[in-house]
Amino acid sequence: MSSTSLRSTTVTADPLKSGALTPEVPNTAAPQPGAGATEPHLRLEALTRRFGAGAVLAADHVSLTLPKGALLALLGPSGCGKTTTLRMIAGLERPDSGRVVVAGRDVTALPPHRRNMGVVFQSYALFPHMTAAANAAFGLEMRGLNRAERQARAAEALAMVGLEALADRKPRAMSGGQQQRVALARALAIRPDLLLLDEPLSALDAKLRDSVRDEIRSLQQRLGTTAVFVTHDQAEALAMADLVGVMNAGRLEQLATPEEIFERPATRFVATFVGRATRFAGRVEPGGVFRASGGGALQVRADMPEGPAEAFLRPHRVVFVPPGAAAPGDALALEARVTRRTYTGEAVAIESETAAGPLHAEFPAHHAAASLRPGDMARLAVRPADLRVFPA
Ligand SMILES: Nc1ncnc2c1ncn2[C@@H]1O[C@H](COP(=O)(O)OP(=O)(O)OP(=O)(O)O)[C@@H](O)[C@H]1O
Repeated sequence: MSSTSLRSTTVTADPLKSGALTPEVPNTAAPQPGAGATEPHLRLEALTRRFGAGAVLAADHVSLTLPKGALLALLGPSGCGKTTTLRMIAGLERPDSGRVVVAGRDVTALPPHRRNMGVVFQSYALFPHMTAAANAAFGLEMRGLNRAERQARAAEALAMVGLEALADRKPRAMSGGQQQRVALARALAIRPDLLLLDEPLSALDAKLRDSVRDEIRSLQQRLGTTAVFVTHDQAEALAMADLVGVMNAGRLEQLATPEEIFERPATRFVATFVGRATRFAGRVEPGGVFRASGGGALQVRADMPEGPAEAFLRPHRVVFVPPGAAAPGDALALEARVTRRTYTGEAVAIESETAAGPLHAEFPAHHAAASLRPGDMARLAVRPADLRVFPA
C-alpha cells in the first residue's frame, strides 16, 4: 500500500500540461470540498475486511472523510466491496483493521444499535404484520422512548416521506415505492447521525426509482442528514451525490465530486467504469507526447513517464471541425469516417473510424455535426486538455 497522496487531477492553466497520471493510487480520498479544517462528520481510516479465510479482500484500507450534511455515493461493480464497507460503517460487520469515526467519536467497537445510524436496505425488510406506523416506530423502543414519544416520532417520520395518510396500512397493501418510503421513515425516525442506504432503489421499477431517488435526495438535503448511499448505477450516483467514491476490488479508487469523477477520472478503472469514453492505445514518448498506435500525437504532459499508455476521451469533448475551418490550435484533427449515428432526443452519438482507432463522439441534437450520416467523412479534433492518459 502506497502512502503517497493522490496527485491533483486539476487541469492546469497550461492545456499542454493537463491529463491525469496516477501511477500508484493510494486507497485514500483526495481532500474534499467543504471539509475545510473542521472535523469531518464521518471518517473511515484504512477499513479492511477479508473473507473466506483471508482469500477475499472485500475492503482494502478504505479511507475517506465526509463533511456534515453531505451525501456520499459508493459506486462500483458487483463484488467491489461497497456493501461490506457500508456494513462496517453500520457496525453489522467488524473490520479486521481500521476505524470508523463519527463526529470525532470512534465507534468501531460499538454494536449497531449504539451508533445511532439509520439503515435502509435493498429489500425493505418491513414487518408484514405491522402497520406503516408500527414499522416506522420500530427501533425507537430500544432507544428508551415512551409510547407517546414513539408514536409522535413515527408520525413525524411518515409525514417526512409523505405517507401520513397510510399510517395504518400494512406493507402488503402498499406499492414497492411506498414500502421503501416506510423503510426510509423507519431509518429517519431515530434521527440518525448517519443515514446508510444500500441499493435502496434497485427493487423499484425505473419510473418509481427516479421519483424515490429525488425524494431521498431532497429529504436528505432538507434535514441536513449525512448519508452514505451504495449503488452500482453510475447515473444514480452522479445525480444524487455530493461526493462519489468509486470502488474496485476492495479499493477506493477515487473520491471526488460527480463532475470531477466524470471529467477528470483519476485512474483507468474510473475512466472506463463511469460514463463512455474512447480509448486510444499508444505510448508516451519523451517530453510527454502521447502517440496513438494508429497514428497521431499530442503533447499531453511533460512530466509523464515514457512507456505504453492509454488515453481516454469523453464523447462530448470531441470537437467537430466544419469543412474549411481550422482545428483548435493545440488539437489533433482526425479524418473520421462515420460508421453509425444514434439519435437519443437531446443528443446525437456519432461513431467513426479514424487512423487512431474508433472514436465515439456526442453532439447536442441541434449541433451542425448532428446531421452527419454513416459513410460521411468529417474532421473531428481532440484537444490535449481533454485526454486522460494512464500508463497501460
Ligand atoms: N459474508 C461473506 N462471506 C464471504 N465473502 C463475502 C461475504 N460478504 C461479502 N463477501 C465477498 O466480499 C466481496 C465484496 O462483497 P460486497 O458485498 O461488499 O460487494 P458489493 O460491491 O456490495 O457487491 P454487490 O453490488 O454485488 O452487492 C465479494 O467478493 C463477496 O463475495
